[in-house]
Amino acid sequence: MLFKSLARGACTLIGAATAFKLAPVDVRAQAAALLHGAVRKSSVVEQANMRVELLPALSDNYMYLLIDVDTREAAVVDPVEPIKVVEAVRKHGVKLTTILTTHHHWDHASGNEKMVKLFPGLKVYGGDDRVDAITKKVSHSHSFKLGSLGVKCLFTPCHTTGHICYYVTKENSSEPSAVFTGDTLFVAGCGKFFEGTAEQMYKALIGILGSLPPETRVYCGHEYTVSNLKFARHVEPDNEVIQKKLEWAKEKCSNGEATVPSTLAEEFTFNPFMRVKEEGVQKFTGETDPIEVLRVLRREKDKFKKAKERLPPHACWVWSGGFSDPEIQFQSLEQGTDFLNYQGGKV
Ligand SMILES: C[C@@H](O)C(=O)SC[C@H](NC(=O)CC[C@H](N)C(=O)O)C(=O)NCC(=O)O
Repeated sequence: MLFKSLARGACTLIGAATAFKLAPVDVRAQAAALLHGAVRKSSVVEQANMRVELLPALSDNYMYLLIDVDTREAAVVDPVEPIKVVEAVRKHGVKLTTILTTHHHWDHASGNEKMVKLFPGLKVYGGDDRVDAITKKVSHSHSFKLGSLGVKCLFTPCHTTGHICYYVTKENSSEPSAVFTGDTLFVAGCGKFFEGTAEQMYKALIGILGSLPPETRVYCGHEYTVSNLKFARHVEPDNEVIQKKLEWAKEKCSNGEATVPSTLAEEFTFNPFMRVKEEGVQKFTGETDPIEVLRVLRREKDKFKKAKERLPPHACWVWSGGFSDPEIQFQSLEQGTDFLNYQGGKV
């Protein structure tokens, strides 16, 4: 009798997980948000020349609506949930002309086809032929205008071989510029090296992004700040800036608020991947060459278990033979990806 009820329960859970994976992306996102326990709020960063609306997507992604205030022309970064983009475009009363795709991964580029159908004639920028619906393949330093704003493409391969960050400026403005960093630079972290090397990520983070004006605002692809800062604290336990930022980030996330944007100047104070020349970080890694420091940091972050970060108990209800890590069960559930492909970064 017990075996029968367990088997029935398992079938129910497998059925639920299968139904979840087959559900539309917005349904999966809402379910993931419920599992997460906090509905993430959108927010607007207002400057005289550019307005950026942060649009939370899926369970921990960000899309961005970038608006040129002077001409009301707009671009959207990584529109994985098109319906939310349509709502924001209507709310702001802007003309959407452009998609800026940071990289080809499903959770960033899979909304492009639907967007082009909803907004015929959209220009779709990307640095990789794998980017869905791409119309303009770009490379490093390729620049173009979005209304009166300047957009410069920064080629930052490593997370993927075709990753592009977008640097946005306003000529003769005293206000901060913006950089959309996708899965290359996160607040207090960096992307996994799915398709590149520590040498490439060092060039991306320190050589390219790190050389932008320090006040540049950083808009990244995911809300990972709390887990990134827990690793940063593991690397530099005596760094009080990290401690304070972690408490701030926990408070923000508990209220469903974004921890984005940060600035490049701030990243140099708490992001271990930007602090590879700092003594404390080098001591943690046992290396002094900045690239070797970065290599060890990435390896340690990939192994790092968020000891105190427990997923909501119900988030681990997915039964699936072979999955050992509840976090991975949760990820593959929320992202609808196949665990085996996800592990290999093939998505
Ligand atoms: C395949 C596509 O979904 C991604 O590359 S997502 C970016 C990737 N995220 C993870 O591996 C999940 C991390 C976990 N959920 C967390 O909260 O940290 C990534 O590059 N992560 C960077 C990292 O340091 O984990």
